[in-house]
Amino acid sequence: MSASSRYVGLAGYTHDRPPQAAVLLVNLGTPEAPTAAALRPYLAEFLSDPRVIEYPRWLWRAILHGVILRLRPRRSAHAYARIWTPQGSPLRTGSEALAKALGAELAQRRPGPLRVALAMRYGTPSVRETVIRLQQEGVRRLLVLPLYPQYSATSTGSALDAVADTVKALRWPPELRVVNDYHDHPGYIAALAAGVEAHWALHGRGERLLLSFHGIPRRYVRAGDPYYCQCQATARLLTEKLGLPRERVIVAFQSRVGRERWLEPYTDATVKALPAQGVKSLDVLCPGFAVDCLETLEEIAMQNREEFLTAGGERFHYIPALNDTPPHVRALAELALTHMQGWPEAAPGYDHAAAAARQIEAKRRAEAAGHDAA
Ligand SMILES: C=CC1=C(C)c2cc3[nH]c(cc4nc(cc5[nH]c(cc1n2)c(C)c5CCC(=O)O)C(CCC(=O)O)=C4C)c(C)c3C=C
Ligand SMILES: [Fe+2]
Ligand SMILES: [Fe+2]
Repeated sequence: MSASSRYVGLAGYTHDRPPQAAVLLVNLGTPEAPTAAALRPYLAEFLSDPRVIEYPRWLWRAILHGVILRLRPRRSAHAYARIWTPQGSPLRTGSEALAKALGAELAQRRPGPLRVALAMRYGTPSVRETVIRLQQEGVRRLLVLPLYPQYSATSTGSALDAVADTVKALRWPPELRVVNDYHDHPGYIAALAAGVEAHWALHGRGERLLLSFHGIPRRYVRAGDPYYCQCQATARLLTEKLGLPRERVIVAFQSRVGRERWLEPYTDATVKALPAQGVKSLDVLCPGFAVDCLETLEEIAMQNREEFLTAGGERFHYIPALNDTPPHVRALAELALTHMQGWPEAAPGYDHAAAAARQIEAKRRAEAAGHDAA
């Protein structure tokens, strides 16, 4: 049987594999190396995404290729070089560790039929290659879980675009479900609180807790993006969970790119202004980043730290992202299982061996009847 050129499909595979469900974690993606040569294709893909940059296409193409891709790769490569490890980019290794830990957690709760895969929105492994591989391995039900607790069209929306584009190319797409956001999930809030409390137990408390979220242009929020509200809700729930008075907690937005107004207050300006207001000791948490990356390790823990100390601050502590810590893994497992309710593979007590045996029997009968794989 020859494959169609238009749609991706695999003849006969449903007979050969026991049915499976999978959780597809999607993170942003990261360059292959901390070099300008590796940054250029990464930034070109990222910044050509119409979900990320909502400008007229012709105008943006001119700015992107005329200015940004000439200057930014070298600057960004320098920043990446400061956080790169022998194993590679922290975003990649952290996301892989999280996927592995979630796989182990789900395997313990539902032995057999649940798998976890990781894809990147930009760069590799792409959403497309990962979904096709899962399908080839027998996955018929797919839960898409973008690693962005707060929904934004620029992050979550774009990850869903990549899934939709992939599904469009499949002859027989898997059954799909999607986690839109988990900004108020009790397990996520509890995991954040546990991380802060563990940090305090080791290092003591700062005078303020700064919650820094990745920024987006204000224009997008005005147009209906719920991101700002979800960040504020996460901050409020975390503040309550920690039992902190509101005045102790500051919400700010980091990583602005370009000249237009983004969500305010800006993290860097806030950090620089605090010492003059009498705040000399600061804890910073970035609740919107599931794993540590350039934006937390370099921008916050290096750049903003230096800025705070230069401005007269005395103690600056960055509290790590949730990464593959057990409370985070448990929260994501609960989130995933809630979203997979009704799928037989996710039901407690599902008998994977029996399902596989049924599959083999179906294949035997199909072959005996002479209608296997046409
Ligand atoms: C220019 C527009 C950008 C928007 C809008 C934006 C939103 C956004 N980003 C994240 C998460 C991450 N962004 C990261 C890096 C990064 N972000 C932008 C630009 C926008 N992001 C750029 C150009 C870069 C690359 C680095 C640089 O050149 O500065 C990362 C880290 C990636 C890594 O490799 O470590 C993450 C994570 C979210 C959640 C978001 C909207 C809510
Ligand atoms: Fe970003
Ligand atoms: Fe940045």
